[in-house]
Amino acid sequence: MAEFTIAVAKGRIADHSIRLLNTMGVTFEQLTPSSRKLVFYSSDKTIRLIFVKAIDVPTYVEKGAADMGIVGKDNILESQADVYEVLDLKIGTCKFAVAGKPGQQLDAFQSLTIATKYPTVARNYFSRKGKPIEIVKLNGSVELAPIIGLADVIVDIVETGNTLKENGLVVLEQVESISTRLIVNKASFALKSVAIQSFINTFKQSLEESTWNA
Ligand SMILES: Nc1ncnc2c1ncn2[C@@H]1O[C@H](COP(=O)(O)OP(=O)(O)OP(=O)(O)O)[C@@H](O)[C@H]1O
Ligand SMILES: O=P(O)(O)OC[C@H]1O[C@H](OP(=O)(O)OP(=O)(O)O)[C@H](O)[C@@H]1O
Repeated sequence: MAEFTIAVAKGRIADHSIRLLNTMGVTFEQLTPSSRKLVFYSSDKTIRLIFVKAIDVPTYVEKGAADMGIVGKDNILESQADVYEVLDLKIGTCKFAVAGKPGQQLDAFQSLTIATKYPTVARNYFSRKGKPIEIVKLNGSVELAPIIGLADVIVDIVETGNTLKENGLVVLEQVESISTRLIVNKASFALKSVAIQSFINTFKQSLEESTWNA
């Protein structure tokens, strides 16, 4: 029986997350790039790994279905999950930004209509600024919204800036930096403290060593 379960976000950061686990000596024999399996056990059977849609990872960890999770800060903020965030893995780096047409003045709008995949992040950001907004929740291709007239601006992830550029949009305001984090369920942190603390320490040491060797 595995000592603990770790939920890893599928998608962009999955391969890099697994490579980091490999670097710290944790390997999963049946894990191949083309596999559709969602549950794996480490070679020494101490760790169960589950692949979860990125936005669901904080929920799995908060509810205790997974003891730990590897997921982007964007999804931690959006889910508002009550979990411990214990390590910054320094991968999947990007940022949240408000973007729109060049020269757009946000102050010129009485109320802004904002298209986003991240309604909670957008609401929190504009509420801190005391700005009334209306949210249009989208699930992708968010950059289309200001072009088509569905929204005034977007709140979205910017990494290289290519998607904005190719669609004639620019960053109007930076909201927050994002990277991949290791999160832990609060009860597991207390109940499985030896196994989890040892995992965190080994992970931390392996990250530090790979930074020094880079
Ligand atoms: N250019 C980027 N766009 C989106 N996420 C990025 C980018 N660069 C790094 N990331 C990080 O990678 C994580 C996973 O991104 P990915 O696109 O695989 O998930 P997702 O947005 O949930 O995908 P989808 O909703 O399309 O299934 C994000 O949560 C974010 O932390
Ligand atoms: O700054 P860039 O490097 O261009 O990356 C940013 C883009 O990548 C993400 O979209 P994704 O590719 O996940 O597609 P989506 O439209 O389905 O969300 C994000 O929502 C931006 O659109």
